[in-house]
Amino acid sequence: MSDDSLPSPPGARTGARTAAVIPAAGRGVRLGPGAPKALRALNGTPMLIHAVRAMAASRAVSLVIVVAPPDGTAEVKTLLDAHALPERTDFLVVPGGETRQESVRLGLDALPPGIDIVLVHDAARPLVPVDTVDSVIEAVRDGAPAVVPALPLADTVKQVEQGGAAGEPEPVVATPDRSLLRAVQTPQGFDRETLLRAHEVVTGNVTDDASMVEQLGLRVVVVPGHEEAFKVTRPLDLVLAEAVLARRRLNDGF
Ligand SMILES: Nc1ccn([C@@H]2O[C@H](COP(=O)(O)OP(=O)(O)OP(=O)(O)O)[C@@H](O)[C@H]2O)c(=O)n1
Ligand SMILES: C[C@](O)(CO)[C@H](O)COP(=O)(O)O
Repeated sequence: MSDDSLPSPPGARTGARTAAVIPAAGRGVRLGPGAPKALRALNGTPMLIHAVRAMAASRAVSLVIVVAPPDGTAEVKTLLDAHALPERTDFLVVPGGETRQESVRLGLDALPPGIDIVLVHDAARPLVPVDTVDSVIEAVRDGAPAVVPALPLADTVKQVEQGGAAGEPEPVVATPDRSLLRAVQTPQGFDRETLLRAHEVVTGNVTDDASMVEQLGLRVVVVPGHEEAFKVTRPLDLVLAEAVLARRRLNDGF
């Protein structure tokens, strides 16, 4: 993390306290039938616990707020109690809502005073490395109101015309210059007031929190993401996640 004895850039938030909100209330429809996605196991440990550990691994994060499946709050509290987590970090559990956006807002409602920086991190990205978490926090500390980790695209992307008959091929209308595009991950980091205002003001469907800040007309910046911060969305992602964990065990000598 940043050394607080170094000169700070203008607008820097020195001594800022950071909380992480983890939306974990989704069903995981694309993963297929079973328990809510965040409660499914990776190497025998619920995905949510991996995600909580990933946030708590940052020494800058003093509070983690888990937004649980609405009928799973008690189960999530029991899980947090049952797994080893850093003692320096506090944990809260709140019930989630119908959409990711609503779940994040319910998590933000539970923020106590004294928190200046908020991370929003998908439970579905359980393997994000701590260096990525820290670089997002660092960029917010240095004065950016909103920060997203992102990677360049490996595929060429086509824009298509929608609205054709089901099953019909979709006409391509454009091929955007992929060097200008980024695939965005979490944790996304925010100055607290900025994120609260975005969630108050912006309505309508959005797929991430940074786009709400963009709609306020504020600056959102990108820092390098990480391949291991991928989102567990479809069954093949579980295979990849297990492989990443196996490689980590090997590297750690377990
Ligand atoms: N009502 C919702 C919907 C999603 N999420 C969370 O938002 C993150 C990203 O969502 P996604 O990967 O799309 O998860 P699901 O909504 O569970 O997946 P699906 O769309 O396949 O059902 C996940 O950690 C998920 O638990 C949430 O907290 N509340
Ligand atoms: C927030 C996010 O993970 C950034 O890539 C993504 O937008 C979540 O999308 P989902 O459709 O809710 O999985």
